[in-house]
Amino acid sequence: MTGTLILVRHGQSDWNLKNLFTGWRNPDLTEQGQGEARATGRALKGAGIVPDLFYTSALRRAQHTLDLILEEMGILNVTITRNVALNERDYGDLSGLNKDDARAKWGEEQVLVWRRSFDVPPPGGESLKDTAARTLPYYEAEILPALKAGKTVLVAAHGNSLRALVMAIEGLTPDEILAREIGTGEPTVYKIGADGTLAERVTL
Ligand SMILES: O=C(O)[C@@H](CO)OP(=O)(O)O
Repeated sequence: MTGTLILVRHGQSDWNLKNLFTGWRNPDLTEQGQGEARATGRALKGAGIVPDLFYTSALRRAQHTLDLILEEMGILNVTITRNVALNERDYGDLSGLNKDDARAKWGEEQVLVWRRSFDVPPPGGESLKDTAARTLPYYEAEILPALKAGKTVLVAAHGNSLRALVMAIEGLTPDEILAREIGTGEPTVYKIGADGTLAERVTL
């Protein structure tokens, strides 16, 4: 028996559109972002996926994404679990700054290190390693047991909290995760075996 894990990054947010470091700040989805979330809902429905359990972060853009997916899938009256463990990486002092302005100030390379290195945190914020240190234990305690029992679990979260999960599930190295990007509204679907390891990545 395999479980199914669907990881969805939130749709485009106001701050994605404005090219601002977002982290734990709380912008909502743009109209385009709402459309991306709805399209993912339709794709999941079209693939015949029927989730049993629903998780999201404590941030509006991910919660709104999940709500729109559920609306498109015609799923009503379910319990949604929201937890800060699934929040975006905290961008610390960079939060609210324009990414191009940051590149102009600190240089392309330094900003890339802050954005995509595994263990170098942005000033006052979390590295991907720090993010994984809260996201992974939550996944292992709350989500993995359901997957091992064959359930289908839908998680709507964020670029970097999901990259932390993808790294662990796919067994990627720090170098490999550096190059891994997840687009806004993009779903990643895995079959997880009864032993809790990745059985298959499914293309919708
Ligand atoms: O600003 C952020 O919180 C994230 C996701 O939008 O940005 P980045 O892709 O640079 O990690």
